[in-house]
Amino acid sequence: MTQHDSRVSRETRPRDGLYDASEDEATQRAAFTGGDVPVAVYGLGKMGVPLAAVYADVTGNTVGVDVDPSVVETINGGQSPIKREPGLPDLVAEVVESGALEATTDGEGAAERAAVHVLMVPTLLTDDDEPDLSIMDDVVETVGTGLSPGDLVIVESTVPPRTTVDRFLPKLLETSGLSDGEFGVAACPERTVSGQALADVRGTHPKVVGGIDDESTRAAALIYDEISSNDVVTTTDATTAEATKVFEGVYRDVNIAIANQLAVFAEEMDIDINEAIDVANTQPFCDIHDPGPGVGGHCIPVYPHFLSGQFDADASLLSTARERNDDMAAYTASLTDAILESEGVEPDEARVLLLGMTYKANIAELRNTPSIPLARHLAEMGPTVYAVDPLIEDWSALDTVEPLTLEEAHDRSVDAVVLATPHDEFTTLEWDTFDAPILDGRAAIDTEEVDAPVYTIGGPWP
Ligand SMILES: NC(=O)c1ccc[n+]([C@@H]2O[C@H](COP(=O)([O-])OP(=O)(O)OC[C@H]3O[C@@H](n4cnc5c(N)ncnc54)[C@H](O)[C@@H]3O)[C@@H](O)[C@H]2O)c1
Ligand SMILES: CC(=O)N[C@@H]1[C@@H](OP(=O)(O)OP(=O)(O)OC[C@H]2O[C@@H](n3ccc(=O)[nH]c3=O)[C@H](O)[C@@H]2O)O[C@H](CO)[C@@H](O)[C@@H]1O
Repeated sequence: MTQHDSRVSRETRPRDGLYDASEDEATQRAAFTGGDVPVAVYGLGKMGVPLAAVYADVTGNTVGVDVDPSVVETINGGQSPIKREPGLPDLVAEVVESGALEATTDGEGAAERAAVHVLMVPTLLTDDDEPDLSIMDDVVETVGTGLSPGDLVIVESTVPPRTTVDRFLPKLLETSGLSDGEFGVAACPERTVSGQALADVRGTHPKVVGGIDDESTRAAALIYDEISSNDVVTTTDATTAEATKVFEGVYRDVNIAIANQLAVFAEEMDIDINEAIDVANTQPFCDIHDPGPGVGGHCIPVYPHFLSGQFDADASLLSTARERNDDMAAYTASLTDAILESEGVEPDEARVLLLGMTYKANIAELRNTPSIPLARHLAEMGPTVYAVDPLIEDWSALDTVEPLTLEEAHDRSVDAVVLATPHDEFTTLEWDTFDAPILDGRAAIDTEEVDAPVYTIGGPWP
């Protein structure tokens, strides 16, 4: 029997939490893996589903909460709403079938029953690029209403440093009516990446764990020692744990900005910048990333805003890197324009085929994708823009392009092809059938196999 079989109010629920537990460590571990410590995972998205499935697999007693009834229904039907995640469909089917995982839209009910509360909802930006923590705030409030002494709240979502201690802890104290020290809170940021999320949750990287107090850190470390096969790295406090995740993302954004900055020297230097970067990277202390049409997704372009403007300290390096990366869509369009000019094609009469609209290869996510501004800049220059992306079903956000299937694209006459996102479906393309120059935005094409001119960002200028 799981705890979901009976609704037990928090007044009557036995104290089953790990925070400040009186049992010895072995007994606590056995209670966690034996299903005596009910878990609730809030947010069943790209990262929440693999996380909830692994929690269920380890504990046998996990409830997943989502506001979207279709997500809940899909999971309770034994299916994963998240596609293209190796191993996830089988694991979801298995843990739902065994009763280890159940999904619900009833957040308050789940909060009442759970002793470990794992928050995995999105952290977004407002239209003014300010951190938008409104979804987190709602969930923290829900968790607070069901919090009992001994419970542990785990913040897996990426948040601006100091959020757990300055924003979530006071809200939890207020909504729960409990006192400081009666429950634990820890920041344990998710380091997963789409396409390998299950493996990542299970321990591709060391797990970072930092509590608001030593007991929170201890309890969270015990949990992740069971969830992850990798090391658990404990930090001095929750803020340090939050900061590590934001720093990882900021490092990537600034590093890509360096690559993009160098790429725009290509025309004047008259060298292949990519070759120079590759050779520079043979020095072990040099790890310049790859230039491209921009940086998308809801992580890397978002996290710099979790620092810039949130503290008094000057963060102009981060803002400049953001601008550099955002400018790459316009730069890629100008490169396309130069290619058309070199072919003697008037922009107004040109037809450009754009391949790949999502932010990253093989990931069905349009958020912050550079392909949208790229398509807009291309259209503003004059050409008709055709676009192909086998991962997209809903094209309503892409009004500057004419969507085509790959088959239809082959039948169109085009003046240039721009590869923005190299999905697997494109790797077997007969590039020469387009009979047009190609701008390979991600340096993904084997040029040995193609007769048509192939240009890259940072490569020799047309
Ligand atoms: N996607 C990644 O590659 C990745 C990797 C590491 C960390 N993160 C971080 O993980 C967090 C979640 O990202 P994601 O990619 O899983 O998001 P997502 O957009 O894929 O999914 C979020 C889910 O939360 C649900 N939700 C929204 N409001 C809710 C509420 N009030 N209560 C319960 N559920 C609610 C949505 O319906 C959706 O199913 C973010 O903070 C992100 O920065 C993401
Ligand atoms: C290092 C890493 O894996 N970090 C991950 C990142 O995952 P992600 O899914 O956002 O993917 P990235 O690979 O970082 O790409 C982002 C964008 O940058 C473009 N890009 C990339 C490399 C490059 O050299 N030049 C580029 O231009 C790329 O095309 C895309 O648009 O954030 C997650 C959430 O926090 C992390 O958990 C996760 O670790």
